[in-house]
Amino acid sequence: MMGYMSITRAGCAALDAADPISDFRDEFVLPDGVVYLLGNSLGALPRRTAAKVAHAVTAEWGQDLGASWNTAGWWNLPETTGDRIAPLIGAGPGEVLAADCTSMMIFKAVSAALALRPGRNVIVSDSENFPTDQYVVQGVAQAFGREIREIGPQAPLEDALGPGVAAVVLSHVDYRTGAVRDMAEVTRRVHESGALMIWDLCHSTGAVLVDITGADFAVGCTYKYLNGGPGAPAYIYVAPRHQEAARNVISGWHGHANPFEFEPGYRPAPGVRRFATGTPPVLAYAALNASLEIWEKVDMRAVRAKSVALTELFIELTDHLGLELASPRHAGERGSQVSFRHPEGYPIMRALIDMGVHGDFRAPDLIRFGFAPLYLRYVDVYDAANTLAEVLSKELWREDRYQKRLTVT
Ligand SMILES: Cc1ncc(COP(=O)(O)O)c(C=O)c1O
Ligand SMILES: Nc1c(O)cccc1C(=O)C[C@H](N)C(=O)O
Repeated sequence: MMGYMSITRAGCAALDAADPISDFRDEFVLPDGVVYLLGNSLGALPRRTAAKVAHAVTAEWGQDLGASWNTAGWWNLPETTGDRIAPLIGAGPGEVLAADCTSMMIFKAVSAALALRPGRNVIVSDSENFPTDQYVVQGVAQAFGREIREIGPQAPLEDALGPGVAAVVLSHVDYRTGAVRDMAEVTRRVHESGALMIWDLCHSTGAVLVDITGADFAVGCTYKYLNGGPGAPAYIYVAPRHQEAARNVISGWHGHANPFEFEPGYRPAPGVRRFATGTPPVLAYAALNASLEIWEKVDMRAVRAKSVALTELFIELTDHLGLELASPRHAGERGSQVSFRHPEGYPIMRALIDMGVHGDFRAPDLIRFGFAPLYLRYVDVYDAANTLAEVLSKELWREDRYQKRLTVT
């Protein structure tokens, strides 16, 4: 830590010049005048995506039509795309299936886990988790007559575990604060109690190092750090040891062992394919696979190292502004985001966005900044910190137009 006054824009430019992964920035479309610190919500558009999607539309759909299910590999997109995501979470081929949205995958994972632990009635859920995780767990509990035991700041994991617990659902990286859980240690404790562990990796994938081996199930989205585009398919990881016994309760024909026999009875496909349900959104996979071409060339250790450096720099540059840091100060406990609490967080974020620094606001009082190492530069961090300082020192957020809440915050 250098002290913010000794950090200069030229110094940040020098860091960019020495950055081993700086070239990846050229892969992305980034509007002029914008510092995009929202890659933890919707990742930037890769340059190659438009052409890849256009090819899927004009050549595959337009010319080859229905033959493309075979000739363009449309039928197998959930597995082929899953296999490309797998290395980013420490998984192997045949362990990840890309489909649906995260919420659907949480439903599939939790209900599969319940069936693997008959006689155990409780699902442990985090009261601070992203709401869709909680809502889906509530839906599963209602549908299958199970009980939810919530953990949160007041109730540590140990207190919640016990012989009645079938499954534990937690996020690896907290969406509000970016706090990272110790995946191996939590998984170990959950297994010791006889329950199964389901991780939500939405804020981890492409942001932090993940070694999912050991866990039972994991889910994640691909539209954040992986740049798959709005509505990009989510994914599910199913540990190889569960793949024969695990059942997909939304047992559609795309997960059938022999779908083109059109049998009246459901028989699950072998392996992770059984977690498919219905027709995949082929054009969305085209966009996701364009970005995964980029991710195939990425060394996640370099991404993590740069992510740590970017968030450290941002904290260093903003520490004197009087904001309350909501993210862990220790980089090892922090994902690729920095959040602050401020009672006027909403208008502050609106003013920032107006000035070209895009982050977001999470009720009741959090402003969040995501740092996507593939396309962010150190000078962007410097500029964003200066803009934040200006918004606060000139109290620009007081303008009336920043008070009105938009639908999506
Ligand atoms: C932790 C977490 N889980 C799930 C989701 C979203 O789920 P879905 O892809 O179903 O919208 C998000 C963000 O949108 C998230 O942050
Ligand atoms: N998935 C999103 C959406 O469908 C609309 C708006 C934002 C999102 C997000 O990804 C939000 C994000 N998961 C969060 O951490 O708040």
